Amino acid sequence: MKFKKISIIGVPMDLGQTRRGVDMGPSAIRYAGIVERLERLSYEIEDLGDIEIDRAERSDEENIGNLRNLKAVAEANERLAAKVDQVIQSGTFPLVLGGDHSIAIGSLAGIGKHYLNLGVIWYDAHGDLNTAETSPSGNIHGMPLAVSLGIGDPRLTNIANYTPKVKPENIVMIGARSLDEGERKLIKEKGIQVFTMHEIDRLGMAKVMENAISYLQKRGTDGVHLSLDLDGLDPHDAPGVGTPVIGGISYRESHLAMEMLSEAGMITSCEFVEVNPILDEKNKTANVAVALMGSLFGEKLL
Ligand SMILES: NC(=[NH2+])NCCC[C@H](N)C(=O)O
Ligand SMILES: [Mn+2]
Ligand SMILES: [Mn+2]
Repeated sequence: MKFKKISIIGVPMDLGQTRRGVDMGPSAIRYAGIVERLERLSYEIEDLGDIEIDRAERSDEENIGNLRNLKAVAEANERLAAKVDQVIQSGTFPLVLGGDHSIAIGSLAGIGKHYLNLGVIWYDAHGDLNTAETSPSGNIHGMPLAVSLGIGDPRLTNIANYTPKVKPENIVMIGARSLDEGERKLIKEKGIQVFTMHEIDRLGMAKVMENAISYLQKRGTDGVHLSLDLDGLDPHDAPGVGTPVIGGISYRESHLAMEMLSEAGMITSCEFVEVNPILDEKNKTANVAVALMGSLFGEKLL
């Protein structure tokens, strides 16, 4: 890792979906010891606290078309984008803690303008490639990857005043096993590189990560953002998530993935999202998130 300093940004966002409690994700991850864990790896850690979420906006009038809480989600993401932008400008590594996955809109908006050819690894059971038209739920946490490609409502795609934030050919999805019809269509149309659970079963995680890493290297990326949704893991290992899908990536496979990304030295920003302490078992999912961050930032077994 070329960074010496990591800046932590909490985003207590729960308006991108309907399960209560995911707003407590940043607290749960801090309580699980993220600062101490990374300090042990001799990084300088700066905790910037939490982005403000406008709770008063939570009302039915805020559901614009099929976009739940659009205004509050857009505003919080503008604030997050500005904060992430600042962190990158100061030369430190942005580590964003969610909150539901709608916050990836703001993270990528803050990151995208700093790279000519940004790569994105989307570690998730889902595609998060819906639009208001294709979404079965109206939940914006199912849309951030589409939004970052410039597809969707302009109030979301134009956050930080530019679009798109990332090119489809620079995205690698890992762990997908629950894709909606419109998402499948978009993946094919845009030629997005996806390693579904089928490829993970068939090739093993080591080979999948080798392929994912060399794919992004061949694309000539000058930075890679890791967007890790804890529901990418199997619910047995990460039960504290709002939209669990059985048959996921194991704890061990996830560690291997993080270790391989660490060795590749390619990750330049990341977010860990969808930790919901209310749905969790004794903070297990937050602890898993912190353990994975340990591996991502260079912890070794020996
Ligand atoms: N970030 C997430 N957990 N997304 C789940 C999305 C589920 C479903 N595809 C939807 O659009 O509602
Ligand atoms: Mn998901
Ligand atoms: Mn997601």
